[in-house]
Amino acid sequence: MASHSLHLGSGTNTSKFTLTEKELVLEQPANKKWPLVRTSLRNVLWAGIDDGNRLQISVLATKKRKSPLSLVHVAGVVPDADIDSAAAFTSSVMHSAYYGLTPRRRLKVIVNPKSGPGKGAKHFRKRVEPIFRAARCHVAVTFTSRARHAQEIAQALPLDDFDAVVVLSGDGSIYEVFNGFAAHADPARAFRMPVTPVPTGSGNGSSNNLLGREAAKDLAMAALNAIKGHPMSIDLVSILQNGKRTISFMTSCLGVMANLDLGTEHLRFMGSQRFVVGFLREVIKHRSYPYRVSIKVAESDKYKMVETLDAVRAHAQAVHGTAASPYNASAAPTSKGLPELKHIGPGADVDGDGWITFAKPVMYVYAGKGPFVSKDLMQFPVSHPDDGLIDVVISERTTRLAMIKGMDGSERGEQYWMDIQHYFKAYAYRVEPLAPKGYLSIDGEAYPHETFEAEVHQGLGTFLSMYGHYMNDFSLPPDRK
Ligand SMILES: Nc1ncnc2c1ncn2[C@@H]1O[C@H](COP(=O)(O)OP(=O)(O)OP(=O)(O)O)[C@@H](O)[C@H]1O
Repeated sequence: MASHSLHLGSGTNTSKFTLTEKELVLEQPANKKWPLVRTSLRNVLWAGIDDGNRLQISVLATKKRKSPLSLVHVAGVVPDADIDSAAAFTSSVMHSAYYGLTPRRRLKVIVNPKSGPGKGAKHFRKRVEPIFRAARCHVAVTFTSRARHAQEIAQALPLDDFDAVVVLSGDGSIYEVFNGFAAHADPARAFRMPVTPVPTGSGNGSSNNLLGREAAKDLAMAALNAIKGHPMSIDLVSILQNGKRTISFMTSCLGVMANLDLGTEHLRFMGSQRFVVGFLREVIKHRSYPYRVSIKVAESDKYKMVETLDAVRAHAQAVHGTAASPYNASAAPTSKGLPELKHIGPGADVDGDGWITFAKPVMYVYAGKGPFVSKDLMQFPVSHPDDGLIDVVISERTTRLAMIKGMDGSERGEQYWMDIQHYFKAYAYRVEPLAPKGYLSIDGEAYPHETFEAEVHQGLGTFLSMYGHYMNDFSLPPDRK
């Protein structure tokens, strides 16, 4: 029987626990630090009775609305007379807190101790692991000891043993995990294993996309997503270069934006500030870069892309975590191996129907899935997780002053409206560098600065999300609403 309140003790020190439709309220007058906790059911990690009579409740909660989530434990011996009511109450709490989810997830945790400012291991031990333990998750952790280690782990991952892969890193290690899945004995099934980032790198674009810019500052929110997020299908992108096929989940860039990523590796200790320093260096150099870019275009009207944003998200949110979600609707994968390439590869005709070509010196070419590429740059404000399209931006050269001004508001995606930014939604694209020197960065990895092709695979990969869509605010300018 559902039970919605529990009183333990007597007199002024009576502890009262109340379960409402949306919240768990813990009133403990004797608890000096947390006499009153009111937290959303999403933040409830565990409630139960251990050893026959020990009440255990663990939640994440804040004292002030904007402060980071703290881990709060309630523990105490339940008198014999109250054990049945305590058991009924905790079971109601667990039922409500994990509605549509399975508690005690089995998590494969990969920690890159070298990512960003190098605090991944410390953050795991101090902030993340205690939350997983409080939620009674089964945690199998590996600290990566070298580049490509995350890829090896993903490639050999026993898929039946885990419910999700948690990656404490920046975006580079997530790239490795998806490429490990591509090389797995059963890639189609491997790609349905949910991956979820905990941001300890420099850019952390994927965490910003899944949690939102503010929430991504709080490692507890990322840990909570690993426990409470539902699988969300995401598009992955095949990159073909010199006959080699790799998988990208996030961005490809050339020109200024590649220089400020790959050209600032030595400034890793600065965290995300390294990208600002890199950008200022590019402003001083003020160069343009020649490419031939061919795009199989699905949409090129910036206003239309923004107009559909809210409706697409509302639908995604409504079906997220239900049988109708794209993740469940596609059911178990039927084909083994990677999807066939339809638009690129030998015999592809980039001058054919639906393709456009752009060939002149530009400031940068940037293609990506997910709005944020770092916390300070919302490069693709109208990106959707699984629309089957990649957003491609070609930015023409502009004055130094306009480059600096373009930085202002970039965390809100305001550069999107600049006339020099040509924005496309694409099924596939191809870039041919017309000058030998330069950088090509794919998900932050250095690739040869040579011709490559890219094609999107709708819903191939899986993230965990508590929302069903990316978490960025973006809308039409006031004069067009
Ligand atoms: N123990 C290690 N020693 C050296 N390099 C490692 C180790 N473990 C992982 N790596 C490499 O570190 C690289 C960068 O990691 P990651 O992307 O996680 O951090 P980041 O580059 O700081 O963040 P972001 O991608 O968000 O900018 C990865 O490509 C991975 O191969």
